[in-house]
Amino acid sequence: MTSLEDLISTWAAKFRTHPDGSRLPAHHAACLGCGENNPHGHHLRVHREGDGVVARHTFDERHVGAPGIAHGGAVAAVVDDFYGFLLYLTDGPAVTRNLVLDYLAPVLLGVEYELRANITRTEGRKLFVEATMSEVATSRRVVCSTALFLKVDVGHFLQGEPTGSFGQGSGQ
Ligand SMILES: CCCCCCCCCCCCCCCC(=O)SCCNC(=O)CCNC(=O)[C@H](O)C(C)(C)COP(=O)(O)OP(=O)(O)OC[C@H]1O[C@@H](n2cnc3c(N)ncnc32)[C@H](O)[C@@H]1OP(=O)(O)O
Repeated sequence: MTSLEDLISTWAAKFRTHPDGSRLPAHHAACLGCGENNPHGHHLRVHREGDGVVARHTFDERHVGAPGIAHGGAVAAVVDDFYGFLLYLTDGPAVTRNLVLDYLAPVLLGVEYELRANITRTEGRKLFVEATMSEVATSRRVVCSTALFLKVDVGHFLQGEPTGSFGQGSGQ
């Protein structure tokens, strides 16, 4: 298993210039939102678009709340992780301090949605961000969100103990 220290150095290398249109790297291979090796994960694939990020995503039976409808917590997990890709357009890591979602309409299983997010302003350590999720076929907006991320130093990530499949794979 890769050590946490190795992972942190891998993460640090991801904070580089990412050309407009390029796919952004996963946070790590086991990440619930974007890790390729997490069987329970959402496997988000996120691209830079200008000063923002964009992704397409379809929820499935693993994320069911009411029949045929995605669980609100699963939707929040995707939005939260999606915001985590905006960090690659900044100079270093930050974590979610505050996350607000307006569920405008049910998010349906098996339906493709487009997510978009951008940074609205920065104040010292604070990154204020916003996101939307809309049905691809109809452009109908189903979620809008704001969040506050706070920049942290590497020590923040040394508070946890890596377990299980954490660290397997590159997460690139
Ligand atoms: C090189 C290594 C690379 C590693 C690269 C890793 C990649 C990274 C990706 C990981 C994957 C991403 C996935 C998605 C993102 C997650 O899911 S992150 C996980 C969920 N979030 C967490 O676990 C964070 C838990 N919370 C904490 O650890 C601490 O609260 C924090 C966030 C570190 C902040 O602690 P703190 O520094 O003590 O904060 P505090 O002094 O209370 O507040 C700081 C400022 O914010 C203000 N503030 C606080 N709350 C609010 C609010 N709600 N509204 C307005 N202002 C507020 C305060 O008033 C204060 O303002 P100032 O007085 O400074 O002006």
